[in-house]
Amino acid sequence: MTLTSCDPRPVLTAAEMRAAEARVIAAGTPALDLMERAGAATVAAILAFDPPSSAVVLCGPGNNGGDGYVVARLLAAAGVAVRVATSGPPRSDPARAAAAAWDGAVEYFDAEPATLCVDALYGTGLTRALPAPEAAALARLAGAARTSVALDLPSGAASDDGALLGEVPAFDLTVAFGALKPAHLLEPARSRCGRIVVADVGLGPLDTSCTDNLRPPLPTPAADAHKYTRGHVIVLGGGVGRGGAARLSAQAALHLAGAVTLGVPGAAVIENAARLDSPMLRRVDDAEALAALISAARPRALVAGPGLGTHARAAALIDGSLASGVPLVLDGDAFTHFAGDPGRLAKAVRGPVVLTPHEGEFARLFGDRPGNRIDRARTAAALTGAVVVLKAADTVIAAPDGRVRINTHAAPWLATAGSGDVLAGIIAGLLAGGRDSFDAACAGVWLHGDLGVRGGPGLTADAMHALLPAALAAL
Ligand SMILES: NC(=O)C1=CN([C@@H]2O[C@H](COP(=O)(O)OP(=O)(O)OC[C@H]3O[C@@H](n4cnc5c(N)ncnc54)[C@H](O)[C@@H]3O)[C@@H](O)[C@H]2O)[C@@H](O)CC1
Ligand SMILES: Nc1ncnc2c1ncn2[C@@H]1O[C@H](COP(=O)(O)OP(=O)(O)O)[C@@H](O)[C@H]1O
Ligand SMILES: [K+]
Repeated sequence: MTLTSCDPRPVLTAAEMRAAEARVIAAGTPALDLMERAGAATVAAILAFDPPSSAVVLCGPGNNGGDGYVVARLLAAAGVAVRVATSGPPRSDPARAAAAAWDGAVEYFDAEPATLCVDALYGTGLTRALPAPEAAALARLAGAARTSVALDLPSGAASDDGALLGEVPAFDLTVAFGALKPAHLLEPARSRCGRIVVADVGLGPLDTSCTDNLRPPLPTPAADAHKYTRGHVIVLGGGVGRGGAARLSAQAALHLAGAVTLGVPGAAVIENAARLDSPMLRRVDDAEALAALISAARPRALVAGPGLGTHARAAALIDGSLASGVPLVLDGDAFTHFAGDPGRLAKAVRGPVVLTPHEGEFARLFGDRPGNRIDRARTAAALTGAVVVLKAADTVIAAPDGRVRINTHAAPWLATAGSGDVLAGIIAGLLAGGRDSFDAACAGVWLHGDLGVRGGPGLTADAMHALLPAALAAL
């Protein structure tokens, strides 16, 4: 597959990177050529970002260090005063060859600072925290430089899960070789990368089952659309005084679907009638009332969970929603209903289902699972047959067939009460427009993130839905 600038970018684990590299080497490209390409791309990125007058390049023992020797040589050839610092000689053949081609001096980690600090200590091969003298030298030289650049990854960041194995400076620029790694998108490592440039080193076609999450296309209604062909969403709300969450979902869904009905218990009809204009309101006391409403309104998406409660009515409506086979977003209290029993949820899944748990809700439903956020979301999707949106600053969206998208288009202003209810409504609105569940979840997470970027400081969940028309118009 040929990637264009609009295609999602593959995200590869360290093992997948090694396999891709081994394939290219087996097909006849020497490892040193890959290193030369990585070095050349890095120097181009550095000169475009902030041309330095002097540079100190910290080189580690592996191929990341080898890349560093190439960068040192090419920067010097570009007229930069370059020094190399290392704690020992390179240990791999291509790194030894790269080091042999560097004809300048090699210092120890007590080197003087320079305008540019290049971190070529460790990349995907890092297995444990940096030795203390190396970590201290990196912190000192990166801190003193005008610009700090990490080759492939900030040294100390774990490639596959974005954990920090020790103190890691915040870099200005990270040049990722061949493909993004999870650490470029997952916190806390992502925040240490600065600007990220992906350098093509000629690895050929890459596995795209895990990619970053891209801006979706605008969901445009047909010219002859009417409100029901645009799709009808039913949001199930809870009891008196608990209706805010469902109203937030309903209002968000209405910016994407043609019609939205909020289904509430009899006691909460008056409260909700006083708070709603465009969304319709129906009394839904039990599973029979829900089945009747579904058969009359023929909705193309349901939302169950936000503010629904944990009593018998909530349980009946969650089970009834799943049994209907109508595309469904489950959030909030729905995870309490299935707490610790994902197998029961898996058995109940009939149609397209999107689960939108944050970490706490994920643990409530699936228990304590091993692996990073990508692994856990993927396992949960495979286990339940539902699309899983594991929410955070670095939301991971996983499909039952193993596809994963990692979203970084967001802002911390989204961390506000009710924000997740808005997300559930957006995804339901996109489902009602006819997207499949994975596509709706990915597009919904991107759009929701865009509301955080647009809304900025002081954003509240009830202000979010009003930002949707501008976010949609900009797609
Ligand atoms: N995969 C690819 O296609 C390419 C990879 N390249 C580079 O190769 C790198 C991976 O190279 P390597 O696999 O040699 O890995 P690294 O260079 O990241 O480090 C591996 C070496 O460091 C040692 N090590 C690991 N953690 C340590 C610690 N905490 N303290 C002390 N020593 C430690 C290991 O025993 C090994 O000797 C990538 O990050 C990238 O920079 C590039 O050369 C170009 C293409
Ligand atoms: N620091 C952050 N940066 C970006 N997005 C965030 C951050 N914190 C939370 N979010 C997003 O905000 C939403 C919060 O949802 P949730 O925790 O369910 O809130 P609530 O239950 O109050 O509705 C999620 O979509 C999450 O991805
Ligand atoms: K590095």
